[in-house]
Amino acid sequence: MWTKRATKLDKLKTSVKIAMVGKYTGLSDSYLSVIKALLHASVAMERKLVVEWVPSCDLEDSSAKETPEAHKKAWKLLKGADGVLVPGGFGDRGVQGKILAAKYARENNVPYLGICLGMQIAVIEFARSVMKLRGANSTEFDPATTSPCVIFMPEGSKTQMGATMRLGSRRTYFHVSGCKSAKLYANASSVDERHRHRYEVP
Ligand SMILES: NC(=O)CC[C@H](N)C(=O)O
Repeated sequence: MWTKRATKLDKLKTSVKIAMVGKYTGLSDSYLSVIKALLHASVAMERKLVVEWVPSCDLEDSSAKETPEAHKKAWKLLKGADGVLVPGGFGDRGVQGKILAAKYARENNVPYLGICLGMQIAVIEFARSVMKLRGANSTEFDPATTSPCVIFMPEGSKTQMGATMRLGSRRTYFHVSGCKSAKLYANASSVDERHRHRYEVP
């Protein structure tokens, strides 16, 4: 099976370009599992995977003035991609750039996959642009936001940082059978997913 797979991989000609919009673009190891999953998916779809690393900070408006060449390059890479992937992350550096990437993908019908923080980013972007909640944010980045659309998990305690991360496998039940999320999992009644986060969409 693996030989067949490897041979298939070597023969792929048509490429699929994925823009990976993140913070640790100088350190591809931190996204290793994401890259491996993309590679498996692209082989299954008979496409040769091309990953374009886009530093999210370079997409921001401030970069247009401070580092115009990097800004131009980042937008060129994003616009040349078949799909946009925003992986997980912590801290607010580069968040604005990720929001711009999510907005670009949504407005131009480019497939967008948001993992962990990437999904939270898509929610913030939708709340700001579509629901017109201009100040929408995660309380991770703005604890005083008037429109909190990503919040500290209710079961977590703010004063006890060390042990507040939801980590590892957790069973999630679908309350509405046949809903869109359940359909993605072949109408299962529950899914076991791996977690690594402190905040969630309420
Ligand atoms: N794994 C992640 O991307 C974490 C997302 C976010 N910083 C949180 O703690 O919820």
